[in-house]
Amino acid sequence: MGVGNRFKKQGPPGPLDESLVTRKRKDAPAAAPEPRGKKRSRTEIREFKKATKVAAKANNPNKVAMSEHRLKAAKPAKKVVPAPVSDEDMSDDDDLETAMEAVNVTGLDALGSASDSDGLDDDEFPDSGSDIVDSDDDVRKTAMWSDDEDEDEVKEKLTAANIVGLSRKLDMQKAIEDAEAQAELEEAAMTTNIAGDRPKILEDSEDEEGQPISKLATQDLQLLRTRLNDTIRVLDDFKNLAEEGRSRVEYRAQLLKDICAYYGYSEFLADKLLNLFPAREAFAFFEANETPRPMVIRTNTLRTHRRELAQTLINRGVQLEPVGKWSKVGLQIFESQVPLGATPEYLAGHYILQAASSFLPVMALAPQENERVLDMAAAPGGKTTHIAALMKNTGCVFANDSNKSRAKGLIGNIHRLGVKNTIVCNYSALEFPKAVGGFDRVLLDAPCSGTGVIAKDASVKTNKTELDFMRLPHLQKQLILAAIDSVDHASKTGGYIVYSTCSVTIEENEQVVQYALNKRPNVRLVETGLSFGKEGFTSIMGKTFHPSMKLTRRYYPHTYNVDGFFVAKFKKFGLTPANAVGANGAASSSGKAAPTVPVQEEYVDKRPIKDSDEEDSDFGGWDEDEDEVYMQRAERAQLRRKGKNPKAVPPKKSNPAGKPLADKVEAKVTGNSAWKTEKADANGAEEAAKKGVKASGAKAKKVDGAEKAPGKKQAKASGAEASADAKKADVNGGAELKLQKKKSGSGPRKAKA
Ligand SMILES: C[S@@+](CC[C@H](N)C(=O)[O-])C[C@H]1O[C@@H](n2cnc3c(N)ncnc32)[C@H](O)[C@@H]1O
Repeated sequence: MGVGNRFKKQGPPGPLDESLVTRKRKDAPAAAPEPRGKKRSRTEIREFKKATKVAAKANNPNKVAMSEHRLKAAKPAKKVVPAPVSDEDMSDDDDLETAMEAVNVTGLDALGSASDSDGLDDDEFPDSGSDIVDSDDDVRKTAMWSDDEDEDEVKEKLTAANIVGLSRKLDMQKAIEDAEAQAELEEAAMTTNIAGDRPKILEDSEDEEGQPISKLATQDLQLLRTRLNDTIRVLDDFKNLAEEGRSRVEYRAQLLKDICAYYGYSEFLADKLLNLFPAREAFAFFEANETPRPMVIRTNTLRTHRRELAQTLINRGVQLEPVGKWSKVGLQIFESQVPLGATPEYLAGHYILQAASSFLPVMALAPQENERVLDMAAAPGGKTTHIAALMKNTGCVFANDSNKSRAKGLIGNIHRLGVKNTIVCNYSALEFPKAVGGFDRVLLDAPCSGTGVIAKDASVKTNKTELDFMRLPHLQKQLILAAIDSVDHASKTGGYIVYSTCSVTIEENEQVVQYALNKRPNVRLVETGLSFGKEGFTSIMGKTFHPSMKLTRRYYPHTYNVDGFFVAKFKKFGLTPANAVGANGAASSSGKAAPTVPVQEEYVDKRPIKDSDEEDSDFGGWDEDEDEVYMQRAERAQLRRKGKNPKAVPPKKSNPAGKPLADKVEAKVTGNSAWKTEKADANGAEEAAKKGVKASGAKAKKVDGAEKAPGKKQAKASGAEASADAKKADVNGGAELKLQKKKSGSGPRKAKA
């Protein structure tokens, strides 16, 4: 684990799109190769000295020699773009910084997309209709350069300055890290065995299960690591390296114990994770969990463009580059002189801090403009806001989370990022599609054990028990059926469900997907459309899954330098059979009776698993007395607006005590003037259903996602404003959703759509 690890490259393909850079500079003179005997820059010398010092500290002459050798051998930066900037110019950190400061990202070809049309695409250039972004690109570009400068020339120089400087720095860091790693390996090999010998790993004593255990003190981390290496070497070449009479099982048992001791996992979890990979790969996985993933931000294309954002941040002293060709909105951060969660751009919602792997489920979902999309477990909203951005704030997103306090954070992000097409709900997702259904697409980013994000949360190493791996998959299975049932199979543009977790276990991924395939014959797996990722397992540890499971995608920290993740995409092509497991309210979004298709019955406990922190909070709840005051105030305000004196008009009779408030709080989704406003009254549920708002037995609980504004009873849901005096509902591109207040025991008030 080293400082440099923070700066490791982000996933495939490589972040710098050299082809783009070279293509863009096709008019530039051919670059001369870097001279062989090139004088080392001050930075390089400094880095070399650092490496030498580190090695010397470890009192290891080999390491010093290794570092020197590695540095000599270090090739000129692979990504370095020969540029009209001299070595001298870029030979110092100060110079690099100056260049970074000077850089204008409008000219940073590398920050463009891979598209042929000037590296730009819709993603990067939102509609000119956006209220904040000045989409006149030409105007923007010209404004950035002084009139007397040749724009191309300046672009050229500054582009090169940024890239060369960054690349050089990265390559130096990599060279040093490689040198250290290699020296460490060699040191380890020297300490124990000469390569090729049969290492003595297993001892004769046995543990309570009859497995041989070594007497090696587990506190001796260096020796433990050496033995880990040796055991893996033996397992790789068992025939030649195993001791006589020893079985693979014995070596594996030793490996498991050493992994637990070295990395601090419970034996239960280490065993589960070890089973996923061959021994050497498992070692790489455990090792990768010890280092943080690169910091990544996602450009909010509702507010800005990636190139513009990059330039602003570079000007603030942030070193960054595009996350990779696979994303047009991600920026990987290498170093920052400012806290990225507090820049003016952050506060203005130009970006969100988001792990690269979290882009993937949304990319797989591929929401389209004007669709109705459900994000079933949405808080804190990284994916919801991405969905809204891809939809360019059109259509309607229902962002649901069962955890009230987390849902508040979701509302905060939605507001900050300028999302205006989203309604926040606070249900258990198991209540869908009864609450609302008939969606074009549904994302289920399921609650999970987090075995893919151990680098972020090391407590996962020890706090997950067997019970968790029964409870979580149980919940995930129920949720995935609810997700499928909430989709309109007849959707003209969609009919898709994406299931994702930030876990790598089979129980939470392939087994859940297989369960869905078994219980819902009306869905099949389809390509995720993601350009990288390992195939899901079709068989592992004696379990076999449907061959189409290979269409699902797995992501690991050690393979792509992203958080561990799983993504599966389903297409729904028919109605859910009425007698299918948990098919309550699932039959049809169009109100037609579902054909009876026999499906194997299985008892599914539909009782929601309670979140421990799900105590009643004021999230979206109603307080009738308080409401009454606000309602009256709103009425007075309305009268004043009409030019009437509120005092001259007799006050309306307030609701008799005990009677449920008949007032209808209506949620108006603002920001999309194109939406029709059509009224759906109390009897209009059926009509609303026809319009796409699923109303069958709808018990829409706080579909408003209402947020109480202090001093004003105003329900807001991401640009959706439910105001008591507005008395209008305009939800779902045409269907008006009236939320009728109704008492429901001690729980939050429910509303009927
Ligand atoms: C992996 S997180 C979601 C992250 C979110 N999609 C994002 O990108 O920011 C899982 C979420 O599921 C929520 N959750 C847990 N059980 C749920 C349930 N039964 N219904 C709805 N949400 C649930 C948790 O509160 C948590 O916020």
